[in-house]
Amino acid sequence: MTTLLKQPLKLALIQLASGADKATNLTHARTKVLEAAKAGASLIVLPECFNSPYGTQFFPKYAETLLPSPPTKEQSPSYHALSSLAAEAKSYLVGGSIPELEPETKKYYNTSLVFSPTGALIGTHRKTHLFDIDIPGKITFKESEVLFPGNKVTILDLPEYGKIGLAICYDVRFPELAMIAARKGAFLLVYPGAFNTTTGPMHWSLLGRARAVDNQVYVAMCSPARDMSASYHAYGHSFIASPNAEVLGELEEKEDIVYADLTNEAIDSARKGIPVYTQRRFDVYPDVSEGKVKPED
Ligand SMILES: NC(=O)CCC(=O)C(=O)O
Repeated sequence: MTTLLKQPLKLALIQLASGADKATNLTHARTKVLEAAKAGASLIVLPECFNSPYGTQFFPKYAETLLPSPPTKEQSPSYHALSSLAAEAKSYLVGGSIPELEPETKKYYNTSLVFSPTGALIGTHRKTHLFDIDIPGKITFKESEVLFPGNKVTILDLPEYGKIGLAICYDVRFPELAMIAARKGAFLLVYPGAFNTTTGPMHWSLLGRARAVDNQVYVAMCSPARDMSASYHAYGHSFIASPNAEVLGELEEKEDIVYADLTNEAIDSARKGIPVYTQRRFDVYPDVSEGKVKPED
């Protein structure tokens, strides 16, 4: 039996309703994270740009400085709020993402911060694939007008549980990141995301379930709640997929929390039933996880 997940884990995804006021968003996130912790979640996930509106026009205004680490409270109120909150909740906390300003290069990134149950920063991921799309008459979006991409595959170790892969939203369209994390032993792939009402119905569930079935691991897709008064209409529909790509729980558009109990048995049983893990033909094609990848922090 492969042990990827050392003990059962309750996962919570918070489909947060955020507005324009960062301080209010942080206070509101605290309420919802504590609610999830009270319900027994030991890994809690917030959505992409959880404390600001999502849009290129907003990134510079809401950006925080994270380096050198740890930042001061003035440099990054979100870093300190998330760290205290993880400690208060006594849970691992994937702090969705925030716009980051790198002070030396003056470059902006879309960055996720992950904290341990003691409030220690255990990892960061800068969105690796920027959301640049153009579907005429529907949606044109160009993150690269403002943001720079991150340059690494992010795999984090939660010592009591095992490894998770972390990426952000549009990153889910690139199966290599998921494959590398899974082949390096992740039991779960986490994607804070903010799909929209055009691409959400087409691909949100399909992509999350595809990453699950490709890799026979759990997948978590965590969106903001939909706000029709905002300039960007998030799809919502946060969900958790099993290693067999079944949807274990899915939300609608409004603010809510979805939970699932993750077990190693579910991964093991998916892999025993359909043993693609032992049937791959690395004599025919290369194993991308053995290629040249930048290591985790
Ligand atoms: N925030 C994002 O990266 C959005 C990605 C998205 O909507 C997509 O279709 O991909």
